[in-house]
Amino acid sequence: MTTTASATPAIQVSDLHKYFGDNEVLKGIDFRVDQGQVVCVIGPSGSGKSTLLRCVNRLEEPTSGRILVEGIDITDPETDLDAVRSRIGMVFQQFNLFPHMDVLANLCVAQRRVKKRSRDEAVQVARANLAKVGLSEKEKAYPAHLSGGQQQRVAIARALSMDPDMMLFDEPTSALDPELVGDVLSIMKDLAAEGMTMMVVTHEMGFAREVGDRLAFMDGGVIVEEGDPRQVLADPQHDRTKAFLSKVL
Ligand SMILES: Nc1ncnc2c1ncn2[C@@H]1O[C@H](COP(=O)(O)OP(=O)(O)OP(=O)(O)O)[C@@H](O)[C@H]1O
Repeated sequence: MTTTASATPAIQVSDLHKYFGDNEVLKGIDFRVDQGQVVCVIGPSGSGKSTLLRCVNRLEEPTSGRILVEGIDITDPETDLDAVRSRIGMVFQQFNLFPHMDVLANLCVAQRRVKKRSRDEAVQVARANLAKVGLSEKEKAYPAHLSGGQQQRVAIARALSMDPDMMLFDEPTSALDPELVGDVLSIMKDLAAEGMTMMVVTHEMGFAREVGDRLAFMDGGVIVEEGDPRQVLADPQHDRTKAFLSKVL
């Protein structure tokens, strides 16, 4: 976690609109994540949080607006999206591990295909990242034999094995039993302490308060309020933020 802003933001979103059919899900979003920052996004179900995050690595195509990732315009059709995506690690609510591969293979496959690493090199990187998430002894296990918390830790290790410049987390603990949430959050906290740039869609207000550099509250496809997480959570300025927080805190 750092408060130092770099000249080129990691992520810069300007006037972003996204429609699904007639449904305008993002209504002119301006949003920024500086290098080394942890920015948390909270808000009610259906407010557009996941869609915003998914637009940032172009899992969704914006309808209009501009998104720069490390200064590169990913809304420009000329941009090599794969090259930009390879700098972004993504962690989903449902882990998205390959069920027919063991843990080590899960961590190696994209390294081999995208990074063109040799098998030995990929295994070495995978093992270092498995150690980081405390799962070295599980390299031969299949996802179905791991707890949800362990699967999510493997998913984080897999993303880290691609040496990303930044990590996007889409409700990474929402599918976990409560007793497993802390393990995943503590790994995310360690990553933040190492200076990883992170955008985190979450319902974990404690994490946002403790680890976040900024907090954005979304409702109805707009960012209603944004600021220091401790300040927003303790003293929200907008009625919609107050109403939401009164239900979840
Ligand atoms: N692929 C899609 N096709 C059509 N509508 C979609 C699609 N993805 C999302 N939506 C709609 O967009 C709106 C915003 O969804 P989104 O998942 O971004 O919200 P969210 O704030 O992340 O909600 P949650 O906290 O429940 O995940 C919802 O009305 C949802 O139904």
